[in-house]
Amino acid sequence: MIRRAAATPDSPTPGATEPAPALVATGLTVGYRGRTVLTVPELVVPAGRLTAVVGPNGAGKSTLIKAALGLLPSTGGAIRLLGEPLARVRRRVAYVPQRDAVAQDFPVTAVQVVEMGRYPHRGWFRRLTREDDRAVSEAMLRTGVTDSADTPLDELSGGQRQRVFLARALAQQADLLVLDEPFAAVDTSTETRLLTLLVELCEQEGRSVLMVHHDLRTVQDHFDHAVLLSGRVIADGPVSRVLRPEHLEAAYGIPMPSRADSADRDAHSATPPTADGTDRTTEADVEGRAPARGSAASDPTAPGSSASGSSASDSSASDSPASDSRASDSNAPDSDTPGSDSAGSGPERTG
Ligand SMILES: Nc1ncnc2c1ncn2[C@@H]1O[C@H](COP(=O)(O)OP(=O)(O)OP(=O)(O)O)[C@@H](O)[C@H]1O
Repeated sequence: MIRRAAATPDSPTPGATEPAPALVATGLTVGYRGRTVLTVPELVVPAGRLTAVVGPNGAGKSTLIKAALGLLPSTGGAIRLLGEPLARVRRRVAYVPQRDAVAQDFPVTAVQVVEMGRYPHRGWFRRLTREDDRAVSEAMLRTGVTDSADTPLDELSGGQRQRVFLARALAQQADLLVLDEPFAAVDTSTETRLLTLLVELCEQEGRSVLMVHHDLRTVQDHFDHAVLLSGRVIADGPVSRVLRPEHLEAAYGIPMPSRADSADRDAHSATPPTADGTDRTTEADVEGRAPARGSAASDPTAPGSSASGSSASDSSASDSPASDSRASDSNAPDSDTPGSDSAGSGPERTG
């Protein structure tokens, strides 16, 4: 189990300056064609953490992310990213859309897609600098797609394509990465490798990752923080507190005993059994950071990995791989008219 050494929002280092939260939503309502599908009275996603957005199909996970990135207008409320309005932090926010939302047959090679991650820094028509080239190479290496650099996008497997889009987000060197189910179609070992990479981004580089993910086991094992949605925020905070039976049942509508037992155990006793029978978990462990980290090697380039990732650079990036990451909020992927009425009661703040 890897423990986070850095101070957490729950226990800041005395005298240290707290980074602005990755995301703050206040009084947010979002919907489509007059129907509100998500209501978020208040939500704070801390900086420097790996945060999962979880919930059943149709819970509003993608809607939250699109609203945060200005891809979908909200009918009410406000969102700040990294302490600023979206317009001020576009370069600092990278987006990897859902796999299905990306045009897979766009006539570009893998490296050309990754280079798009540099456009927010250089613009579309400026030549890439050595610094850009370095960022692109490093991103491809870290995601294990170097060997596919000159392969046309439509000749890559689904998992390889997703890795390419994740590389694009990395190349942008953004402070906040927003990922919508980036591991769909990714094999298990690659998922673990990429999760390890995301953990490194948070722990070693202080970046923030907000990621829609369905596998609650993975969330429990690798993530620091979670936001559980079901048309509203059911719970948000440290993972072990969010993935509790009552929250999961409220969100998914059915009892989820195994997950609940485990999460409940962490949240309440903070004394998971160890091999030698000793208790090494403290209350601080439960409060602050990732409960467990993957044990897989962090080198995603190892043979056999065939994962994925799709990304758009700027917060305004559309879901097309060739989309201009400088595009404005009006580049929403759809033109749905937001709804007006709200849903649900307030969230349980567990953090
Ligand atoms: N373009 C759209 N037009 C109209 N309604 C939409 C649109 N996109 C999503 N919705 C509706 O909004 C609600 C939330 O959808 P959203 O895609 O945010 O859910 P999700 O939690 O991401 O689901 P999933 O896990 O299936 O990806 C659903 O009821 C869905 O039908």
